[in-house]
Amino acid sequence: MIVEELALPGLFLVRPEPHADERGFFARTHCEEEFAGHGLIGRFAQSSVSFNHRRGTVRGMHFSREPHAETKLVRCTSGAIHDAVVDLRPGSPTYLRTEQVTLSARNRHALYIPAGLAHGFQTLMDETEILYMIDRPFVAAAADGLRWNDPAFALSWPEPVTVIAPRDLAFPDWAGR
Ligand SMILES: Cc1cn([C@H]2C[C@H](O)[C@@H](COP(=O)(O)OP(=O)(O)O[C@H]3O[C@@H](C)C(=O)[C@@H](O)[C@H]3O)O2)c(=O)[nH]c1=O
Repeated sequence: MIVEELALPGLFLVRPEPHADERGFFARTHCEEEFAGHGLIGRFAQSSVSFNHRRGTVRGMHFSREPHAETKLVRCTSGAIHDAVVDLRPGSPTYLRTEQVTLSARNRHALYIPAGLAHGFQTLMDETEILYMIDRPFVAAAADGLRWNDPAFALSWPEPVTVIAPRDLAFPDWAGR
């Protein structure tokens, strides 16, 4: 695996290194020991899948409030997504800065998202599926979010938004929170 830190501290892109032969290839996608070597959490309490019928679907931008802030490893197992994060860690040198990457079944990249970042994505293909590994149990009362088009953030979305949950549309402006 190639584990590469991106522009936000603690945010990592994880790329498998295939061992190829005539059958296809084998590649590690996650390794507790190797993650620990990069200072990352490598043990996850739960996995979840997100299936999306339509291209252009937006989910997010979600985060969990302390003491339930989640660290997530996100990969796309079918189709493709434009994935986005916002740094909400007070005191971070990149506070309120964003990062966006493409994750696809084809590139097999995963994004390691540390606690304190908001996360969301837009599907780039129909029938897109996401696999999450999350370091702790989900606590609904701690779940919160930012609006996908909040003017406080320069998030760009490559497609017209076709489907979005009412809850995600209703997150208030970040300014004043
Ligand atoms: C996130 C989550 C939801 N649920 C339940 C709550 C609800 O009834 C149903 C659907 O939840 P949501 O509408 O929040 O699902 P969704 O909008 O897909 O939420 C996800 O969005 C992306 C952007 C993330 O980063 C994820 O961590 C998660 O927040 O599933 C769980 O049981 N466990 C979980 O971990």
